[in-house]
Amino acid sequence: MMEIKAVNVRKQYQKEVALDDLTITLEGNKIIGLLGKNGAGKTTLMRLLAGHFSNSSGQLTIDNKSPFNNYPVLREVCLIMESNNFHEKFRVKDILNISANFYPNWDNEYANHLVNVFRLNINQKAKTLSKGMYSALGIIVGLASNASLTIFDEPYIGLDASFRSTFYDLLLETYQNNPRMIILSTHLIDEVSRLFEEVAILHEGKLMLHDTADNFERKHLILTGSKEEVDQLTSGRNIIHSSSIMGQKTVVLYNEDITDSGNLKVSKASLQELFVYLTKEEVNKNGTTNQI
Ligand SMILES: Nc1ncnc2c1ncn2[C@@H]1O[C@H](COP(=O)(O)OP(=O)(O)OP(=O)(O)O)[C@@H](O)[C@H]1O
Repeated sequence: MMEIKAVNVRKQYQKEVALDDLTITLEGNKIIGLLGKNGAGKTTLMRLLAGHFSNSSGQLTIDNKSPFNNYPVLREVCLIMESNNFHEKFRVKDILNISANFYPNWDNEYANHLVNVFRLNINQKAKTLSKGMYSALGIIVGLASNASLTIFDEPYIGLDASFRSTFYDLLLETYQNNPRMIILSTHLIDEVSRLFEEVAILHEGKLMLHDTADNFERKHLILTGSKEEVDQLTSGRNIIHSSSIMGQKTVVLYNEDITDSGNLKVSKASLQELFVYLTKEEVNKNGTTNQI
């Protein structure tokens, strides 16, 4: 069973610290959502897993082995990014052949089927593909690779809503036929949250929250009401977001039980809304931002 273990992982590019002391364990065959605002460090983590470069410090292992410069491990990892996946001069059929030779569990029949689903011309060169077609090619390689760790980093740039929906259906289908660990990084949380069994949120290079999708749904509460009442009920609690508009205060609590909410309105958020609450920086009147 797949196990990814990151312990105090740091990745620094020249001056930029992309991952800062990241500790997380991901295990088992499941579809995992990797979320975070722009620049949170998601792509960096995924590229470390795919062996594109090594971490600056800490330990990162896949099944107890470091992926960097480790060919046998990397044949089990397929990372599809939003761009730069393939050499521009290659034709679609060459890219499929190269992939077939690289990934030991490659499913050729499925790849051919997917080429038809996304209506690709196998003789076309990668550089002449439209943005959506280029994304489709990445998706085909990711799905047909059957790699024990399949990672998609926003793989649908340029794909229209209908093909994106096809991608989500195919992802579930391939997962059911061939259970493996699939990590999907996305900003279109509403579109895909139903696929996630587990969700990890990165923020400024660190792990902010990691839990099952069910727990994300279950463990949070949104309380709205007068400032005094909200403050009274929530003081000392685990507040993940707080905002006030015209005397009304809204507070989002995580992992807290409130038995008597008095006059407060109690509600729930979607994963996307919860994500926004978790990562939003309130803009102060003086123009600076602060994380609540
Ligand atoms: N090759 C690179 N060279 C220098 N800095 C980089 C490089 N790649 C990423 N960074 C920086 O590292 C930080 C994390 O970037 P990363 O691409 O991992 O974030 P991300 O969560 O994937 O963001 P997005 O959602 O915008 O894709 C950013 O500040 C980014 O500018």
